[in-house]
Amino acid sequence: MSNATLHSKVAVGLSGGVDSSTTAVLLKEQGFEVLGVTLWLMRGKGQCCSEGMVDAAQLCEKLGITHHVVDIRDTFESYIIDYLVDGYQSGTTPLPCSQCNKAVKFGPMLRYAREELGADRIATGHYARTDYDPDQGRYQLLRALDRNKDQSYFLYDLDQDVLGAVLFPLGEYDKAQTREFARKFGLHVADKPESQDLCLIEAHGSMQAFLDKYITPKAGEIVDLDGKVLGQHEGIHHYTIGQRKGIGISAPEPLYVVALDAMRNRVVVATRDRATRPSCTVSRVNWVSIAPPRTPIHAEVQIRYRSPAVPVTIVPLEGGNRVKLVFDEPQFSVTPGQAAVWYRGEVLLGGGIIDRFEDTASSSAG
Ligand SMILES: Nc1ncnc2c1ncn2[C@@H]1O[C@H](COP(=O)(O)OP(=O)(O)OP(=O)(O)O)[C@@H](O)[C@H]1O
Repeated sequence: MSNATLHSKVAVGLSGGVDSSTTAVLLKEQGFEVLGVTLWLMRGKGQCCSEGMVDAAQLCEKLGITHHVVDIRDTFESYIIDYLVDGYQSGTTPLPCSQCNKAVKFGPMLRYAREELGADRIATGHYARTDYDPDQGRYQLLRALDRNKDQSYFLYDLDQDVLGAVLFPLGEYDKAQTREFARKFGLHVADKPESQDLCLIEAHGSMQAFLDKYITPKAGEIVDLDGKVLGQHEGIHHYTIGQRKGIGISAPEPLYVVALDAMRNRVVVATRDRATRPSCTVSRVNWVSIAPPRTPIHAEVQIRYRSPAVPVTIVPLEGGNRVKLVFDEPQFSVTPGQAAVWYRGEVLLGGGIIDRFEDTASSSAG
């Protein structure tokens, strides 16, 4: 760490968990003037809501730092709740986290840090790393050293302004080391259980329980690729592409959800061999570590948070922020609404939202 960064101000996003608490302690140890900021995201009780705020306040008291709570519930509601409800109703499976990071967490937090706290840096407990590439003149986003905890996938939509201002101290550590630090510093949250990947699930019990509050179930048909009716469903928002369990149809071979047809209120199922896709298009693309290419490039893509990165050719489409992904091998469970994020080695090049897939099995695209 250079002397220039000593004593500079950093606003640390505190959710009350072990990761963000340890982040605050580590930065304080490194000589930063640390300020705690908790974004009040959701109404109700729970770790993501009021309980998290109490844990964060306790930490700030222990560290002798100020704690600032920013009531951002309306922003969360309009960017995330509405986004999810609209997405599920139109037959996609939206990923809320990257949208939340961009529009609800990092953007507003950096603005608040600069304008209200006079801090030019923010930090979070995400497992990811950043770097500056002088050749490209861009900040890069890199995978965390702990590949198992790596959260860069959720951060692909951050812009250069944010990437230049953010610190991810945990990107260099694994989770066991983080807990060890937390214990060493005597943090009461050191052994707090891992939170769910999706905070809404934590708050509502399941995605279905959350959606049922907002979407009136509308029964419809479950069909095969030829349109033959195999059964009934109680609302397409209860299904996601790639799903096998809970379809409720007995067949000689396991059936998977391969498309959600919102127009006809149908769930389309097929056997696994007919559920792979050779390509898809991606919109709202954000190029992170490199400038938007003009010609196709080869990279590795992740089409879900927990899927492996697979080889792909990325073909820029007209208009700048859309691409076509042509997989080296057809992929299973390509899901409109989820993020596709492409990497070269540990460097995250860019990402966007899957909007359509090309169908190997039938002529209807998703
Ligand atoms: N409500 C919030 N207010 C401020 N910062 C937040 C909030 N929620 C999350 N963050 C920041 O984003 C990081 C990653 O959030 P995520 O929801 O993935 O939690 P996590 O990995 O369980 O972290 P933690 O253990 O700190 O809760 C957190 O470590 C924290 O720095």
